[in-house]
Amino acid sequence: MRWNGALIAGTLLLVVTGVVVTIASLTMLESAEGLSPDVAQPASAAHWLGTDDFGRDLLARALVGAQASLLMALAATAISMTAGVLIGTAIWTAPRRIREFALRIVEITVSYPELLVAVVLAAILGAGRWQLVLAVALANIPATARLAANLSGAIHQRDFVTTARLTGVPRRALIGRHLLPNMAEPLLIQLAASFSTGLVAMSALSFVGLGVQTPDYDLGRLLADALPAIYSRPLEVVGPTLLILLLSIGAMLVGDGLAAAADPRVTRRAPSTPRPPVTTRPAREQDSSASPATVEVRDLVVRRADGTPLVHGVSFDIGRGEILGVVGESGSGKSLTALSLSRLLPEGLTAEASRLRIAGTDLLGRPTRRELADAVAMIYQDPGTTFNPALRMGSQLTEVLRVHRGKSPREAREIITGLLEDVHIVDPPRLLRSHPYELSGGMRQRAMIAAALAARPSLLIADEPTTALDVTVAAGILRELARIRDETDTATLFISHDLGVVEELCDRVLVMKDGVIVEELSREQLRSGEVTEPYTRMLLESVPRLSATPGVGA
Ligand SMILES: Nc1ncnc2c1ncn2[C@@H]1O[C@H](COP(=O)(O)OP(=O)(O)OP(=O)(O)O)[C@@H](O)[C@H]1O
Repeated sequence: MRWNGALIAGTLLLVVTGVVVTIASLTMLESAEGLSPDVAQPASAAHWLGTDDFGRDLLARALVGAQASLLMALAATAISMTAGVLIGTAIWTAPRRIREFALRIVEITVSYPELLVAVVLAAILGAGRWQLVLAVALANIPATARLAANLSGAIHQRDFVTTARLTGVPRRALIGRHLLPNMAEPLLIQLAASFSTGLVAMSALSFVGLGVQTPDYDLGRLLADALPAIYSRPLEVVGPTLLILLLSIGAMLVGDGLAAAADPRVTRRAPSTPRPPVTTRPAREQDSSASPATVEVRDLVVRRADGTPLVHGVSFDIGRGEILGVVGESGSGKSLTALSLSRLLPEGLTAEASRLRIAGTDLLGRPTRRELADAVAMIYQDPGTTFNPALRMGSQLTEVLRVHRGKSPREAREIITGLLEDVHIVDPPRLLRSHPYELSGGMRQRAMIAAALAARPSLLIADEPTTALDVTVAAGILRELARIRDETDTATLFISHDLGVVEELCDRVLVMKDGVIVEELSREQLRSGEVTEPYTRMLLESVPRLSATPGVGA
């Protein structure tokens, strides 16, 4: 973690104030609470802020009261953060109907101002320290729960969570490793805000008589006691007011500082991409036995919840070691077809088929997570979202080997190091030590391929794996996919908009339009332009070719 100005200032403010009020509550209790004959004294060297009508030192009372306020605000923050984060993350692991209902409830509760809710709760619970803590904590829970729910909802869509779900990472680990670390930054800001608003709310409630009651006191109670003498002894409000300000400003500065320090994107720069060596590794042993297709899809239909079909009964096979391209304009059903094979269709969509098999795994049955991980692995479009930014690459890349193969961390590292060398990463140990943001897009995509191959899947789905990369880096990734085809018997489903790339890489191509396969072509047919469908011809003609635009400037 890197220190920054706000973090240093906020920590100093909180630590110094915290230490001072703790020492004061240990050493100045007698002057704060004991009666003395020096009643209603003005400020002096002995009593810096003077004394009250009972001869008690006002500075000592402010400091001791601040400790009570500090502890109560900490307790309320701990309760509201724990409950809010638990509710917010649990919502996203609940079935859809329960989640929708819970989200609506959170939305409704959040629409009431926190202070108003705290006032009502304090009135219901009755006066007293713990009632006050509970009232403020409960009033803060909806805001934290909504934030946690929104954050986990967004993270749930990310590719690394999809990968973790595909590889069968248990729900608790999913929350602990993938959701919470990626919510840290906004949650830290929320924590600081909860503390700060909680402190102010408690002081306000005590001030109006709904919180701490005499003879107990906190900063709010002290302000209320000072009010009747505000004109004769104005200094009496100075201590409590200053301490409320110091503690709440300190908390906000710490929150901002932590958020800035936790955000890797503002503090690190990606190193340049190392050039891959030109040597290739020897081919892996191949199983040359004749066998049926690795992937068999018959009459696959994907529907919306209302029954509207989005993919209309497509059928195809992919042979061992074959790369099957799927092309078609946006919305033609390419991704939904692929997601049906990994059983990762978005919520609300359902798939039916008369046959859906990957290397002996029947996807129409109920394959276990492990069977699914053995059957299929995915490479996504955007290497920027493929990995969990909060974890080192080593921990993520070895996950499937540790979770599914029961490998020790050391064995898993050795295997993944070999696979990283296979995909031409020059310094695998360094990559394993890095965080994703320290790597270039090309390195992350190579690492993704290595991770996908770690499960030795029968089918590799590459959904536009080069779209987010520049041309030379993309060419390297395509060479890796061709090498996998040549050296292993993994079948590949390669989705792309780019017919030029498909023509180079794929053995066969399916052309999709409006959820239907309109044409199937061999690579040779595609190259020679031997197409029958006007739609395919249109796609071919829309491939930008420099030679087709004479006279157009760069
Ligand atoms: N979660 C969803 N709910 C409802 N409709 C969806 C959902 N996901 C996709 N669709 C619709 O299904 C159709 C096919 O989508 P799909 O993502 O498979 O297209 P695609 O060919 O992969 O497009 P792209 O190349 O843009 O990714 C589109 O009309 C899309 O709007």
